[in-house]
Amino acid sequence: MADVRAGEVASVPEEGAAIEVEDLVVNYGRKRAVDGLSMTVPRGSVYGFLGPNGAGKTSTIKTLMGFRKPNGGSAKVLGHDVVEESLEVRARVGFASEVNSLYEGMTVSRICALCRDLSRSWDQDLVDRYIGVFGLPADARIRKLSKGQKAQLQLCLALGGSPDLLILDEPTSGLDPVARRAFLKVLVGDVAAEGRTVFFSTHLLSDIEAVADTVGIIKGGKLLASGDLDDMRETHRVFRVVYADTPPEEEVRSLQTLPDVKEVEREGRGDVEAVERGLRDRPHSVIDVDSTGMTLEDIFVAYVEDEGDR
Ligand SMILES: Nc1ncnc2c1ncn2[C@@H]1O[C@H](COP(=O)(O)OP(=O)(O)OP(=O)(O)O)[C@@H](O)[C@H]1O
Repeated sequence: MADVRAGEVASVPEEGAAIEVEDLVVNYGRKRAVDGLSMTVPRGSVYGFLGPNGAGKTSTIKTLMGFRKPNGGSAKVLGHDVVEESLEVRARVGFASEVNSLYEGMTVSRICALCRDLSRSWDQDLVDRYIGVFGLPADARIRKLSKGQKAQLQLCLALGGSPDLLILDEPTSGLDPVARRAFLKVLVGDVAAEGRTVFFSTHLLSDIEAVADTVGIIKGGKLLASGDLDDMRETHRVFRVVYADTPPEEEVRSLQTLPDVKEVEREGRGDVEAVERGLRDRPHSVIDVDSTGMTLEDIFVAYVEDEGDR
């Protein structure tokens, strides 16, 4: 994780997390979209906010950006309360979402000029560089751009204000594989390497695998798991138990009752060493126990799949 660049913006507390969410609740009428979500996004991380459709990702992000008031709990972005200091949050965060409205009649260069006029700390060289990287036509009207080009333009505009934190809602949605790779390369190659924090939502595991170093898995408005991606892979393991003789059915069933075993035959999570000890200590002549790390896809499915889905 990269260090925070101290002292760049005097009023921003440099200590603490980039995003801190506690018991967040967001309702739409009687529909609860975010249900007591607590989460910490470390500074300098590339945090992938992963969840299936309808999990509550956009509702969380809207609340972080101050577009929606929470019905419960609290959230701080760069040390600023998202309700009390929403203008400060919006001024300091680079934001892009799939539904961001751009002024369709403007040209690319005109909208850059407009954003520059509105920004406290616009970096035109950086914007020009990324417009070049993406090959965006400066004189083209926005309505003539493809969906992917609009997403790329949004990223350029989000970066233009030199934010310490980028919040991106489904940034690669609608991009073809080549455009997606170029987009992610910019994110991780330049943005994250400069020590900026990137928080992006996605339902694409491949995006997380490509760039994230930290992940949070959300479903039904609740955070099911979060942490360093490598640690997660390390602590979520598939165990293979080899018996000398075919064990009776009750032995297989009783494996399921071991602490922290999620599912026999497929996956376990929790205290890996305790699981391994428990497996070795079986009454039926175990001669070997080995384990392999789960893929992120396995972990994701294990968390989001309901019992009834199996
Ligand atoms: N304006 C709204 N009115 C009513 N319900 C809503 C509204 N916006 C979202 N919801 C509901 O809240 C839940 C969470 O939606 P949200 O858009 O936050 O999920 P998401 O994880 O971003 O989903 P997706 O990946 O499909 O964009 C869903 O059940 C959705 O139907």
